[in-house]
This record gives sequence, structure tokens and C-alpha cells, in this order.
Amino acid sequence: MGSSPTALEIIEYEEDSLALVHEEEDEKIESHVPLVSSYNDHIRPLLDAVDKLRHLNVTKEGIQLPTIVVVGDQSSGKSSVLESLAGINLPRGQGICTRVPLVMRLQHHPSPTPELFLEFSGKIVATDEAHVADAINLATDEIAGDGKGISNTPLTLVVKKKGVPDLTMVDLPGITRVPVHGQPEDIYEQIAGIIMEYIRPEESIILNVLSATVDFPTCESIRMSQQVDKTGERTLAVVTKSDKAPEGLLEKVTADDVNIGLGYVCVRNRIGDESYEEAREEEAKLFKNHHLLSRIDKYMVGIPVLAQKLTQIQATIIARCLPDIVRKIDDKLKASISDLNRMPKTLASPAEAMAAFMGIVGSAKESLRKILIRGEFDEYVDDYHMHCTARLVEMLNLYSDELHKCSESDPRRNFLVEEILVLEEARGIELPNFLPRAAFLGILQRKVEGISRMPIDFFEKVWAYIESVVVSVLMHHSENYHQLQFSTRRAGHNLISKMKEQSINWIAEIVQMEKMTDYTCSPEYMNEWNKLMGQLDTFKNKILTHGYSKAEIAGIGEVEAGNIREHQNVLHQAFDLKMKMTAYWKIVLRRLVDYMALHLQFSVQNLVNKEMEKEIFSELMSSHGGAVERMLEESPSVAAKREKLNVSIKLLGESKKVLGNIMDKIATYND
Ligand SMILES: Nc1nc2c(ncn2[C@@H]2O[C@H](COP(=O)(O)OP(=O)(O)OP(=O)(O)O)[C@@H](O)[C@H]2O)c(=O)[nH]1
Repeated sequence: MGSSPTALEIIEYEEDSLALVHEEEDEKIESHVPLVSSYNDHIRPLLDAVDKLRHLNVTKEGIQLPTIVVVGDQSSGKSSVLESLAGINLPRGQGICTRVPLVMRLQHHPSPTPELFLEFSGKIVATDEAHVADAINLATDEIAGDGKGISNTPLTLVVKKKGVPDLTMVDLPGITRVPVHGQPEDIYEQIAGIIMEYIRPEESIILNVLSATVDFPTCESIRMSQQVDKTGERTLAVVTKSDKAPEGLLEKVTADDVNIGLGYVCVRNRIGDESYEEAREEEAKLFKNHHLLSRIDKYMVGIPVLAQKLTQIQATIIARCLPDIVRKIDDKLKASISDLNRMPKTLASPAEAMAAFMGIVGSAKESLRKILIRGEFDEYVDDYHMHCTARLVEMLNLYSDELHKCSESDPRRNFLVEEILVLEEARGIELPNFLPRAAFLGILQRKVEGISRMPIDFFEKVWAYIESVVVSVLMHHSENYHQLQFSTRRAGHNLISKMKEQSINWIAEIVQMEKMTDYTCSPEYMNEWNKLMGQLDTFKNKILTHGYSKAEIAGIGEVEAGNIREHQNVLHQAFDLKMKMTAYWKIVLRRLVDYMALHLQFSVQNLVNKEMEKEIFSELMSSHGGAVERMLEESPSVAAKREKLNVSIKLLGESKKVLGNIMDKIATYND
């Protein structure tokens, strides 16, 4: 087989005529089609670079390479097409043969002795034409097991042979809907997953292998390629088994029902024990002599035409994609290096650990100062939960609203009823026009008691919020030291529960004070009381003289008269008591809101500037003394991230080296 003409030799022979490939096709494949002779000089180094990148597995870093991906339904003839292009025997047959992605690198080399080897699992296994099929089967078994299972770990076959076209293609397992020969139940999903992974990138050219014996629109491979390449601009169709179904083939490829942008090439592969040369001769005869097949355009038939088209397409996509790949590798390398530099230093001594710890506390304090005190949210622009000054004032306003809207704060409710009752009960043997202070204090105490839960609930809510913020900031700043996180989280919880307890004790005292003493120096109290009392005569007139059941009191609203008429003897005093309480209650509520605001601000400042650091230190010291030393052990997630970044940097660095001088060559090619 070695001495006979291969695809490329045939191409070279027909070079001139093939250079005139359809104008229409030229536009799609780009106009500057390289001649095969000049191809090696210009594109070969670029192809070598891409192959080296593929070998380095740069796709792991999310960088897609220009690739010709061979897809087709099961037994459509994919392997046969590849072996026709390479002039070697690949595993062929019914059932599932290709079980792993097979990267085929065909390279023309001047020596008459072909060189073949397989690369997989970090190994290089030399083989020869006679044993390549067995070697592939053995390697496949090693990668995917010896059953019928499949794997997406690729196997690379390098074929260096005189005259083969310089082409790299990936052969993928054939698509099948129905599992056969003990294949796993989900074989379709598995294969479809691998195929999609390869054909989805815009950099991939899809070589869709279709058997002439089937209806193209029914092919699964067409359905799949159309999902990722609707217009077909990166799909080329190879129609195999032209010898088996020549009827209507011309019409099928001319009608193009399935949108193949890069065109069709009809071929006839090796059948049975035919040699490669016999197969090419038979193919040439078939398309020349068959009464139906000979009518198909000669630029659409035969393996040599396919080889020519593929090399042209490959050259075009490589030249188009490489500048982008160079840029992406550069960007990713820079990003990975800066990620690595931003990672915490590995700590070597307790002193370093202490310094790192101080740094964490310092930066957490600064973050908290910004969001809890200064209202600067640059570190949490989109996270509204962490815009603390705004959230705290929101909670304070809500608390104030609730206080003012609660039933205790509504002076219209049971108007004068409680006052009359209290006054009746406070009566003694004394002059009737003194307002007993005990009556006022009794009502005040009951009212204060009625709202006493509200400031406590407010503190519960506010401290729960502050706790979530403090813990989240502490966790964020200590994320690289998981041993520290446990202690800082506990310190955060302890600290907040102490602060909350202080707040609740403080407010309980305030509530107690409000119950015990009725005092204000505010002139507002007297003003308000005078205004309200000024309406007593009108009120009496309406209810007692005119018998109205309701009356409007400015500053209070419409009130019901109820059974006031029956208690005329205490009406004046009850009205006075009510108005004193109404005026004074406003002062009480204002104090309960203002004090809370001042206390909150004071506590938050204390927390951030003093208490937090103290608490974290004491927690660390009490946690068996070793929390800072334990920082010396790197957390598994940080160690893994560091390792991953180092691997990426090495890989991207090697890739960059591969592409070292390639930019000049791309420029030459694109010129
Ligand atoms: N007559 C004829 N038979 C062909 C042609 N191409 C392929 N075959 C036969 O079709 C069968 C399947 O071919 P393969 O190349 O193994 O198909 P495949 O798509 O690689 O198969 P899987 O990898 O199993 O999906 C084999 O028996 C081939 O000999 C052709 O052009 N003409």
C-alpha cells in the first residue's frame, strides 16, 4: 500500500483543475485557496501549532480549537471515509466501532516508510498499517472498557505518511437511537453529549457523513448539526455508499433539503478486502462510468476532492481562529497569574499567621465601618441586604410607624371610658377638682406596658439583621482560612448575643422609667394640652346640650360620646386627663423612637470599633489556644484552587510558547 498513490498525490496531479472549484463554493470557503504545494510552507506550521495545543489539552481551559469533527449515524461510513483519506485500515463494521473520540492527525512526510502511533493516557504506542486497527481497538478497550460502553477521553492516532493530506480530524462515535449488542440503555444520550461538546463551538467544522442509502432529513447527525449550525455554514456533507444507492443521488445532493452550506462530496469507500488503491480506482471508475453517478459534478465526487476541500477549509479556519486563540491564551494566562497573586500567601510561621489574622480582622472592621456606619457600599454594590445604613433606617421607620399606629396610640378608642373609670376609682375624701396624679400614672403605666414588647421586638429584629451582616463579612474576609472561620463565626454569634442582651436590658430600663415618671421639659406638651383643652366647651356643648352622639376634636379626630352623659360630674376631669395623656403620649413615643436610634448607632459603633476585635481575640485565645497556628494549614479548597491555577498557568504558558512566533506566519498567510 505504501508505494501506491495516495489522496494527496492524486490531488497534486489534479491540482490545476481542482483549483477551479465552484465560484460559489469558493466564496463560502474564502477566496484565497492555498495551492497544495504552498500549503505546506504556510499552513503546516499553523496546523502543527494547533495540534500541539490540542495535545496540551488547552480546551480544558475553555479555549476552543479549530477542528474538523466527523459525525454520522452509526455505520454511516465515518471510519471508512477517514481510512480512505489516510490510506490505512481502521476498525470498520456493523455495530458500534468508534467508542471514543479518535483524533486523527494525518501528516505528509517525505520518507517512503509510514510512521504510525497512538497517543492516549499519557502514553505513545507505535504501530503500523497492518496492526493499526487492532491497536485502536486495544487502546479503545483501555480507555472505555472492553464492553460496548463509550467514553469522551480522546485517543490520538498520528499517521505520518508520504502524500497524505495534512489534516487533523476527530472521529466521533456514531449516533444510534436503539442500543444494540449490550450497549448501555442511555447510549443515545451519552453519544449525543460527546457529539454536542465537539460540534457546538463556532471553531468546529462539521463533516457530516451521510449514507446514500438513507433519506438525509431522517439522519440523527443532520438533526444534531442543525441544532448548532442552523444555516449550515460550517457543515460539509460526505455521502458514502454511492455505489449502493446511485438512483436519485444527484437529485438528493442538488436539492439540498438539509441545508449543507459547505457542499456535498459523494464517495465510494473501500469494500470488503479491497486494497486502498483498488478502492480509489473503483471509485474513479464508478463516478466516471455509471450512467447516473457520472452526471454528478466532478467537483462533488471522490476522496481526492474531499481531501482537497478539507485542506482548504482547514487552512481557512485555522488562519481565521488562531489570532483569537493567541489573544484568549494571553488573556487567560494574565487572569490566572493575577488570580494566583491575589490568593493568600501560604503561611510559614505563627508570626505570619498572626499577621494574616490581624489583616483579616482589620479588613473586616473596615468593611463593616463602611456598610454599617458610613454608608459606603462599593464592596457590595448589587447586594442590597448589605446596604446596612439604609436597611437600619428602614427598620427604624417601620418600628416608629407601628408604634404610632398601634391601638394604645389611638386617643379615639373608648374615648374617656378608661379616664372616667380610673377617676371614679381614685375618688377619696377630698376636694373634687384636684386631678389625682395616681389616675394619670395608672393609665400611663398600662399604656406603656401595652407597647413594651414593641421595642424589644425591634431589637430582636435589628440584631438578627446585624448578626447576618457581621457574620457574612467575617466569613468573606476569612474565607481562605477555614480553621479561622469556625472561631470567627462563633465570636460573631457571641458578640451579637451580648450586644442584643445589652440593648434589651437598656430598653427594659427605659420602659420602666417611662412607667414610673411623667416628665418632660418640652414646651410642646403644654402647647398641645392647651390646644386640646380649648375644645372642651364646644365638646360639652355638642354632647351634653345638643345631644350629639359624636364630636370632632381637632388633633384627635371624631370621637364617640358613649355614656359620657351619665358621668357629667367627672367629665371635666376625664377630658383633662385624656388631653394630658394625649399630649404626653406623643412625647413618650418620640422618646422611644429617638432613644432607640441613638442607642442603635452607639451600639453599632461600639461593636465595630471596640467589641468585635476584643471578642474575636478572646474567642481565639480560648479555643484551645491554637486557632492562629491552625491557620498554617491551608484549607483543602484553597489548596485545590492554588493547584488548579498553577496547572492552568503551566498549560497556558506552554501554549503561549507553542504560539511564540506563529503570529507572523498567520499574518503572512492572511496576506
Ligand atoms: N458499499 C459500500 N460500503 C461502505 C461504504 N462506506 C462504508 N461502507 C461499509 O459500511 C459499513 C460501516 O462503515 P464504517 O466505516 O464502519 O462506519 P462508521 O460510521 O465508522 O461506523 P461506527 O463507527 O460504528 O458508527 C462497513 O461495513 C463498511 O464497509 C461505501 O462507500 N460503499
